[in-house]
Amino acid sequence: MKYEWGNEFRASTTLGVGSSNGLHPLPISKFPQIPFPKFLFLSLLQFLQTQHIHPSSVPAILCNPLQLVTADVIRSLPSLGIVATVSVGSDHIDILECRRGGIEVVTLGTQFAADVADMAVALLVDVEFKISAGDRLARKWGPCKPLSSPCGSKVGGKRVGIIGLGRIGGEVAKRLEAFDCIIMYHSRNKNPSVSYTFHSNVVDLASESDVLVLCCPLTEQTRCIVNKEVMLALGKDGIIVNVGRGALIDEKELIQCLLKGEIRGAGLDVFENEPNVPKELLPLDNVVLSPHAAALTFDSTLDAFEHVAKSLDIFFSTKPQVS
Ligand SMILES: O=CC(=O)O
Repeated sequence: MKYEWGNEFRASTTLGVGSSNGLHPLPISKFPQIPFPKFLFLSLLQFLQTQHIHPSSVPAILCNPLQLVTADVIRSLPSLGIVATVSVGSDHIDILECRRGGIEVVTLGTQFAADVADMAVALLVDVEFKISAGDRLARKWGPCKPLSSPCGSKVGGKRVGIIGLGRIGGEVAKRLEAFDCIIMYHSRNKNPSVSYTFHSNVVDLASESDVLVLCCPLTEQTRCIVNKEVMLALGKDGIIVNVGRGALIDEKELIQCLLKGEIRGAGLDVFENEPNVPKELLPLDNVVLSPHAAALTFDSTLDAFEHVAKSLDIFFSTKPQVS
């Protein structure tokens, strides 16, 4: 089956792969020029309604991390056989319910790891050098407007604690080694193939670190893995960078710690209730905000869609025809 990228595809990231006749994926033509889909914040079931598609004719869901594939959604689609997500994370999908129903779940592999790691480093450099804050100042600068530039801090030599030393965390470590940072990490298990110091306890990691970078998946075990105790252990000179999921941090406590100067700054690509960014963060110059964009480079997005398209091809080519 041929997949091209386009409006229908982006729409179908909400719809999932619906089909006009119940079997074939929507045609997908010319991906990327379109902005994020206008359907994005409709739920899958609402979207099906707006398109007059009967839930029983949906064999596959193609989604992104902002689209919740809950147990209710899964149970409402009796022909569902595969959920493919254009993301590394699968916390938006009820995996147990998929398992129960024998539904295949496809996530991305390494497609976004390098980009997400680049973004983590970019956020750290931005917070330390106050690039975004300086940009806002520079736009108002001029001979009659002497503005004092914000004074930045070095990245080099910082002690960086990485939470989650998987593919993304490993890439972050490699990059920050080149900045002469001292790398430490916390993971479910110690990784015998790296020489970075392992901390089995996140509070200990935070108390030894100048910067915490969150790269782990969101699970029941990692929800709020960075809580108030961890932030206080990181201390008033500490910086937090989050390229994982918003709910890895206790967001309310993060805001309080930033407002009270209990940590020095944050670079955030993800938020607890996307697309809502807490309004308290907006005026803060020591915080750099990014709209869950780490995994949205043009090149990797194409690779990612190729990857899910292949899985869908295999699914549709082996699926028995139903009428
Ligand atoms: O957030 C992005 C991803 O999980 O790939």
